[in-house]
Amino acid sequence: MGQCYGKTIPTADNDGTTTITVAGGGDPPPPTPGRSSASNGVHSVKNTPSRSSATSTWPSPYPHGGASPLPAGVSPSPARSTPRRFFKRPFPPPSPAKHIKASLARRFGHARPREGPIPEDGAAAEEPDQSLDKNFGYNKNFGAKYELGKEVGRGHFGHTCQAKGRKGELRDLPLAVKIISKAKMTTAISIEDVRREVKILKALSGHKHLVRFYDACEDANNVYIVMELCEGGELLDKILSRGGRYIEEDAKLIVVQILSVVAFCHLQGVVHRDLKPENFLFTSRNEDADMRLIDFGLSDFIRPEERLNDIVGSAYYVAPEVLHRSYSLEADIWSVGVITYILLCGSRPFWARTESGIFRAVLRADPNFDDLPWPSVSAEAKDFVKRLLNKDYRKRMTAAQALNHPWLRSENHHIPLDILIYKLVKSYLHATPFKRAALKALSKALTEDELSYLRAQFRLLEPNKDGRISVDNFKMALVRNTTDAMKESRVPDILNAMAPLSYRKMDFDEFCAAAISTYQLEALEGWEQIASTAFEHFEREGNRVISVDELARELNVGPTAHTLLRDWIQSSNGKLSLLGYTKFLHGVTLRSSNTRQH
Ligand SMILES: Nc1ncnc2c1ncn2[C@@H]1O[C@H](COP(=O)(O)OP(=O)(O)OP(=O)(O)O)[C@@H](O)[C@H]1O
Ligand SMILES: [Ca+2]
Ligand SMILES: [Ca+2]
Repeated sequence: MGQCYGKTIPTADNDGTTTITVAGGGDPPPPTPGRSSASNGVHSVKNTPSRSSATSTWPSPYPHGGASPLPAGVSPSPARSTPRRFFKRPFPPPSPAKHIKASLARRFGHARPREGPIPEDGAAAEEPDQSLDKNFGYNKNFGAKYELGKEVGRGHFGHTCQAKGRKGELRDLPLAVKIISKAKMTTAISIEDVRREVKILKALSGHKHLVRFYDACEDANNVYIVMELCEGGELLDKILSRGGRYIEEDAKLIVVQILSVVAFCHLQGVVHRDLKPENFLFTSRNEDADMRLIDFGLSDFIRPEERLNDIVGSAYYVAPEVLHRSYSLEADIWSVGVITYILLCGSRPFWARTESGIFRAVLRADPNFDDLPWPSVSAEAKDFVKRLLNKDYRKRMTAAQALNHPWLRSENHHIPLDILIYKLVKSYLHATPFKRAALKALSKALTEDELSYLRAQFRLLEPNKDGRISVDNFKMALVRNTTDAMKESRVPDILNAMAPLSYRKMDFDEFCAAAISTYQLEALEGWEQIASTAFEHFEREGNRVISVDELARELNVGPTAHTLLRDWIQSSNGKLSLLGYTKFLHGVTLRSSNTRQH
């Protein structure tokens, strides 16, 4: 690696990496012009030579199914056979996958297509525009303030060099500077992407496990992101240097750090979208060095109720719902699940030779927990990973919940405030009295594990002397955690929808009923037991005679659902049966044509 200079550098595509065509099945894509790299409907996947050589020798455990599992718009690459996996091989090389950008989103001149159908052909990518304003408003005196040293890393969009401050507070401090070439910013979107990367990094800087941001500069050729230098290398290299995997106790220390920074990002309404071992760096070479999350190049602000639809990320780590183009914060949690799986066993949970094969595995295959070393891994660790790699994002744990999971629970780390609590309490406040009674019964059947998380969250809301909370407690808890990012992602908007709590207070018992997710509980091994215990409570305290019509109204479904609902009511007494109770808690998902017309 050479010396860094503050001038235009060769593009990543000229640095000896190969680009594989993964969608469209046609010719390879043209060189990617910038960070919004996918063009012409092709998602580009870069494969660095040093990391690619062994990939082809790594067979996949997932024989191809028949029909393509890929969502519309994600065309498979030419199929290749992927024979059985060998488990005893060393950990394979790093993800060759780079960013799988939905090129379609790009062509409209904005970064995120929020609504409307997504065109599926690959034509009409955004043309480079000579009149683009590449002025960011950052400091222009980079050379006077910093002295660049040798290159320490290189990515798809920029290269990173060591640097030293020449004056002021940063004088002689070891720094890292990510240099992003303006020549590669060929579209308004790619410029916006850089602006957002800086904005997010700046807003979130300060968390213990997030790389510290110092400055952003620019000149005619480049944008320079000045940050703390992490001298300990990437988590990926550490995994490799440890022979491919971590012992459980060490893995826990890594996963706690990852979850703590992810929980922080999520509370701020920022989804990282590129969590992988390459994007966690150690601050030093010391064995007990802390990790920092870097590379917010694909990150975005997300409002509490919003779903994103651009396909972004790295193939091995991408969540199923991202491939289905409707996702939120839970997509990051899936990636943490993939990282944890790798840490514990040294293999990737979803592997194939081709990117389409990986996507198929992500969408359909269950990760292997039978082969070595899994029999010697603790039951808690396995349960933990399974609860992150649930294909149904509603059933996945949040980062705050994961930190409270028995595998990780300890006195040593703090449980952060969970925005999921806000979302669930909001829904509870708008639910019908019958639904609330059903949830109250459910909350009576919770296990100690679930209660421990709820107690931690209730404590963070700092209940009043009478042990109760009101909307002000929710407000103050957000205020205590607020950064500029939260304003941008409009997280506090959720408080408006909690207005019913302005007029009354909630005790811990009611909070439990309000803050539980039936979906998450259904994913537990003990769900049937929980449901039947809850039903006993419901029979005593909430179950009442209900007609099919009334039940349909409760569920906001139309007459076509009546036949279905009839089976939920006991003929003996006209009340909900156990089946009806669990179904009612879950809510019915019927096609829109079945929903009641107002
Ligand atoms: N603060 C830092 N300290 C030390 N090295 C760093 C730092 N930031 C980045 N690097 C190195 O530079 C590499 C590229 O940085 P980064 O991942 O931000 O770039 P990118 O172009 O967005 O990459 P990608 O292709 O993964 O999107 C990192 O993988 C890492 O090795
Ligand atoms: Ca990176
Ligand atoms: Ca990046």
